[in-house]
Amino acid sequence: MKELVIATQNKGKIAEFKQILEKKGLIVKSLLDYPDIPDIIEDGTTFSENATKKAETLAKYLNSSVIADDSGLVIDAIDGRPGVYSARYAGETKSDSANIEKVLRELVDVPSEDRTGRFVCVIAVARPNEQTLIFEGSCEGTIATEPRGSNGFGYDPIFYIPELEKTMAQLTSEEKNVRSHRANALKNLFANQADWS
Ligand SMILES: O=c1nc[nH]c2c1ncn2[C@H]1C[C@H](O)[C@@H](COP(=O)(O)OP(=O)(O)OP(=O)(O)O)O1
Ligand SMILES: [Mg+2]
Repeated sequence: MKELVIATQNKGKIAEFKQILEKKGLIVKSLLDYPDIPDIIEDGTTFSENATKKAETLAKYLNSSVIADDSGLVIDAIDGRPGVYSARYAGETKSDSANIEKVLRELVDVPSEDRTGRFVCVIAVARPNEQTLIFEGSCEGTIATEPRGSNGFGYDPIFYIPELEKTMAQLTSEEKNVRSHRANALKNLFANQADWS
């Protein structure tokens, strides 16, 4: 079985990468398996810059192929915020509940027809001495007025999928993994990287 290291410490992402990639015969490791690696500062202004930095930093450290995911919630009514600042939107503690509360406060007067947005995921594939490859996926939805559901992680409880009449946090992991921005970015990766499909 081929091992794949993902440059993430996010347990929600790790679970989803494992659910999807282990079906492809890959053993998934993450930064949680390499505790002595210093934190990678995400100072980019785009998801692609941050994903590239995370992947290239770890690929250099391990001298092996690495992927990274930089992702977030992009809300139209507040100029695309939180975007690349999704993780720390409400502060350095990276609290999902505080991030959700801050978004809901900002949207308090926004009517339902204007609460459109999307999750975006950019996956970077870094291999030593090779060009880093970028694959993007997104998932359209609207922002609920209150959190619902306890599955998933991050902003899932307020990300509403109209055609399912559920938030992302009300979906099973199987239902999420066929439509999420992360699943769509991986689909683009597999479509372009024959040796991983
Ligand atoms: O499927 C998702 N469902 C809900 N929320 C999500 C999802 N995907 C990303 N998000 C949110 C969580 C976090 O607030 C931010 C990611 O920030 P991001 O820097 O990419 O990840 P992170 O700092 O948690 O871990 P790491 O950088 O080690 O991958 O966007
Ligand atoms: Mg991060």
